[in-house]
Amino acid sequence: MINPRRNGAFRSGSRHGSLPYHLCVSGHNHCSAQHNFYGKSCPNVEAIVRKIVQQKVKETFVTIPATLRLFFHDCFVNGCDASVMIQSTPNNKAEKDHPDNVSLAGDGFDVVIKAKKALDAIPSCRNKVSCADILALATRDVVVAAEGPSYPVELGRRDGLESTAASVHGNLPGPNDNVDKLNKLFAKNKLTQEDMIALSAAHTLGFAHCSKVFNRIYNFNRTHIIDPTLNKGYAKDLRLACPKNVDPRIAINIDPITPKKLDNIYFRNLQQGKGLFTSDQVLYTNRRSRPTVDSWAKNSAAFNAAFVKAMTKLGRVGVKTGHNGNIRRDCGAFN
Ligand code: HEM
Ligand SMILES: [Ca+2]
Ligand SMILES: [Ca+2]
Repeated sequence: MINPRRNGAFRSGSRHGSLPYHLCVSGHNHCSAQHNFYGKSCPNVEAIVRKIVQQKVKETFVTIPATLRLFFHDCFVNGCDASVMIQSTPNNKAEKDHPDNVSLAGDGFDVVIKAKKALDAIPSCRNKVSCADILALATRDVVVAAEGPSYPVELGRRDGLESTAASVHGNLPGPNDNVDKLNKLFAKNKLTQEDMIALSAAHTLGFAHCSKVFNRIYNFNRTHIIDPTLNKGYAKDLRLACPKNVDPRIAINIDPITPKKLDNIYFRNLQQGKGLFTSDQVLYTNRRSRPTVDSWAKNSAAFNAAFVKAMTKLGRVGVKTGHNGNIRRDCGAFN
């Protein structure tokens, strides 16, 4: 028998023989440990996290995109282990201070810290739930708050024991990446092109700083001032919202049509040349990814299913169990 507390529910292989965890399907018996990981120690963990998320979302919408992006940036650097939440110290420049992470909005960190505090106020839950699992649960809850699909969250991640700014380098995609580059980066994390396209639809929500799109609207290349794959009217709107000398703190909606809803409008935008980043628009201009964009643009149920599948796989990236991790007392500092 395995001791789930020690080995973690994510251990590949199990007493069910050689069945690897990634074959785990919600509702099947062999999954009960994963979805019920805190069943004995903290049975109400899901309800408590959900309540804190809902309160915080009511206070500020930014909680939604901030948490979703935080989860992505956590999982792609050292796995889903809350390494992104560690604060820098005089001896260690942590992940969150790498240039690719400095625009992570504080509300994502804050909602995890608040949920952790609420959990720690319950004696049986105190220091039992990892920050990585809290972030995974909060992410599902913000997806639901944005009217996206709900899904069961696998649990049992342990918190990472290191976080360095240097380790971020090369692991997160950039707004000017092409499909090949994106595929490579996602493949490193066992995610397919379909997963990559589904997860990119996170850009159906949230904000971006003007500096991230200046190249597309002011100095694209030698023959075009404006990126020709940009919709003409949308390019005009972007130039108005992002004048050359704009305050660098100004942020614009990534999805110009339904910025507060997690929906497949993202793909319809791409069909019309309204993808904000090059990395969004290339999913439509590249003939290998376009069929997927077209199919999800017209079928929101198919997109939802792909999004849930991809989020579940994202949540499995580099998961730590046993002595590879621990349960942090403070999500922002090592024990
Ligand atoms: C596919 C490659 C991706 C690239 C190149 C990319 C790049 C970016 C950039 C440049 C921003 C704007 C940051 C700023 O200016 O403040 C952003 C925002 C955002 N990204 Fe991505 N991203 C990618 C994939 C993802 C994925 C997979 C997710 C989540 C599953 C995600 C979630 C978000 C969210 C929600 C925001 C808005 C954040 C906010 O409003 O605070 N992104 N992304
Ligand atoms: Ca991490
Ligand atoms: Ca949307």
